[in-house]
Amino acid sequence: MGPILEISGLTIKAGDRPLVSNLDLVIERGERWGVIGESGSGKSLTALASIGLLPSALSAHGKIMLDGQPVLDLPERALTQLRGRAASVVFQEPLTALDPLMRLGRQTAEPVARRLRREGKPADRKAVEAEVLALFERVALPEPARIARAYPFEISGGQRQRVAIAMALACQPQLLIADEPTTALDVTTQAEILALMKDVVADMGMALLFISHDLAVVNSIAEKIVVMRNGEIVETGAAQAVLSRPEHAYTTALLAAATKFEDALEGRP
Ligand SMILES: Nc1ncnc2c1ncn2[C@@H]1O[C@H](COP(=O)(O)OP(=O)(O)OP(=O)(O)O)[C@@H](O)[C@H]1O
Repeated sequence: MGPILEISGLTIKAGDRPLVSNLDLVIERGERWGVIGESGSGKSLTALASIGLLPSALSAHGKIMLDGQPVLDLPERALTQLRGRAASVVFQEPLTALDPLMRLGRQTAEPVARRLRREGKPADRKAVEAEVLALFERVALPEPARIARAYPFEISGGQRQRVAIAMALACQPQLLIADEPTTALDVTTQAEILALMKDVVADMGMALLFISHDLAVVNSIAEKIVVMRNGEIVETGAAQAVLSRPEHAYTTALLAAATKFEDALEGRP
């Protein structure tokens, strides 16, 4: 089997204006990748394009193979099916993934039932409910049965992100894309969610594409790193190597800014 994601020569444009230029990236199965870069550098657009979710106002050229399928050439129906088994996304704000008017158990049941049917397994109410509760337990939600009956507004932000992760895992994707999934959370919850994601991804043998503007966060979860700036990759390689011996001045500047920020937090001069 080839890589789970293979992007070559990807260019994304708004009219004539390039937002991402000639980008290449290969993610092998089971690899954990981090994408860093300042706001507007094209991280989210690259991730959205990878799963065929680019806003229709934008155009994409080049080649994107997701689980061996050409994302840019597939009709919508085939794309939906491909996404269902190949990739899921967790966004920064869990409320975007959650229906405010539906109990959390019921909304998680939908992707669970789809996967059970796809695998030819029984998808009756009892089987689906058992899977939903097992997923809620897997993401360390307290009292899974109570949370399953709750609405999104009745639980905390951290718990909502755990539910969003459970929903993303429901279809057992081979690639999990996380776009700033901890940015909206307090530092303690952020650390817990990062540890959970790292654990789940390793446990289920999934690949990860983790987007963040925060170097420390990316360093804690990724084994390989892409540094983006103005829609281009400026540097890529093993996380350790890129962060300890950056080759590009932009990466050095990101590192210096991160260190300064940490010093300021800890009251160092
Ligand atoms: N629908 C759109 N139409 C026009 N331009 C867009 C659209 N979506 C994004 N852009 C522009 O594309 C560029 C890259 O955006 P993208 O969201 O990928 O950046 P990012 O690195 O993920 O930044 P952030 O961390 O702020 O999300 C930005 O300049 C943004 O303004």
